[in-house]
Amino acid sequence: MQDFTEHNGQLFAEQVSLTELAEQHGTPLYVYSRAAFSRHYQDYANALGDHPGMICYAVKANSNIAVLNVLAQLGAGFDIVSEGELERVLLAGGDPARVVFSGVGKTPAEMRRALDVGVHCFNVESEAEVDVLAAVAAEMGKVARVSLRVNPDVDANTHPYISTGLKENKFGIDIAEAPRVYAHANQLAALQVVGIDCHIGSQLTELSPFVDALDRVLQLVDQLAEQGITIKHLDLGGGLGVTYKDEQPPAVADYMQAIKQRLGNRPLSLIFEPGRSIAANAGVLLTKVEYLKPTPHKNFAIIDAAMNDNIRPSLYQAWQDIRPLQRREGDTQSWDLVGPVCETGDFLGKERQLNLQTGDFLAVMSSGAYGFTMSSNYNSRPRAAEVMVDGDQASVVRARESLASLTQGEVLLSQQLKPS
Ligand SMILES: Cc1ncc(COP(=O)(O)O)c(C=O)c1O
Ligand SMILES: N[C@@H](CCCC[NH3+])C(=O)O
Repeated sequence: MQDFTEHNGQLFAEQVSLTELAEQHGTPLYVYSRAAFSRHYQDYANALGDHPGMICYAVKANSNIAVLNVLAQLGAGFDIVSEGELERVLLAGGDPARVVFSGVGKTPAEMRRALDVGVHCFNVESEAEVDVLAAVAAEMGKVARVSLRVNPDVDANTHPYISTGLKENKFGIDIAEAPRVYAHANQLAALQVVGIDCHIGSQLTELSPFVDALDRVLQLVDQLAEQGITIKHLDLGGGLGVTYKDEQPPAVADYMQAIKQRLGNRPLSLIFEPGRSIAANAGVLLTKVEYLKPTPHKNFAIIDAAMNDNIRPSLYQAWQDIRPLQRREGDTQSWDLVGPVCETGDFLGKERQLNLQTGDFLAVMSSGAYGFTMSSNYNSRPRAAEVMVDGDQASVVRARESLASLTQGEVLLSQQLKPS
């Protein structure tokens, strides 16, 4: 977390005081570090080195256009799961030829747009999708490059909601079925089989599930070769974990090294789809203490950020560090940090030792991934603003939503029902 550091008891994003940002732009406020995004991407690019392949940042982790633009300028590719994400990548100056299109439910309209702009590859997740994509491509007179996303039935040892590579998960094609589906895809003129895709889950903190999955994928590569189908690339998905508290995920270089080593002499290029490991520790969420509410059972600090701003604690019992922007001397107490939303599950942290006063600013650390992108307007709350810091400069990269924008497009039905 070297980009969000404390000097004289004050928290900074690079060289900018977070208290000043909170005062200037209001809270809740997402703050990103350009240096952190760049360094985390560069770690992957350097680890891949001159091995042929691409680092396709998973847009779902943080899809702010300025963030995508920083990565596009560094030469990143992108992993998208919707037409909306594709449009963001294009607006950010991303190269469509470096885009892979994942997701279990691509619509024909989304396929058409992706074929129009010329994405690198579709990661196809079911046999039914193989046929729909072939029909769409044929209708357009195009050939779609495809990988099949295989489900290797490997336990990623992560939270059940973010585990994706088990038989009971909706993702991918059972690896035992894959040879048959590949044979089918391979004889369709509108498809060109180019790769195998595999993503087993998110926030993995061990190498072994990645390696186990890769071993199964490599067996499939060899089996397909016997069937006369040549695989050019492996897309090994994302999933490398980060440190939120005391987790010790493998370093990117070690992870990549372990993978390269297992390829043997197979001439396979490599695609990776990291999201969290690039974005999480490149952002924080700033919030203000609105009310202190000590009770005989618990002390509640009611803050102005809520589950609609960051749903991870409510949804996955995720733990993110919460730190004061300005440290104060004196005794700490245990506080539950809860938002204003009318849900018991609306909390950002529980039982945190802090010395708090009303009006204090706090930072929810490690909020750069799956923070803003999973935020909502629940309780008709406008979504937070986003700011990007670059050295001693800070720019608003998304304005706070206005109350007016929350009702735009809605229709007052009673007017239509009025008797004339
Ligand atoms: C297909 C796919 N690729 C990439 C990612 C990014 O994963 P992570 O943010 O864990 O790196 C995900 C999310 O888990 C995903 O579903
Ligand atoms: N949203 C999840 C990760 C989901 C990964 C998407 N496949 C999280 O915050 O941990």
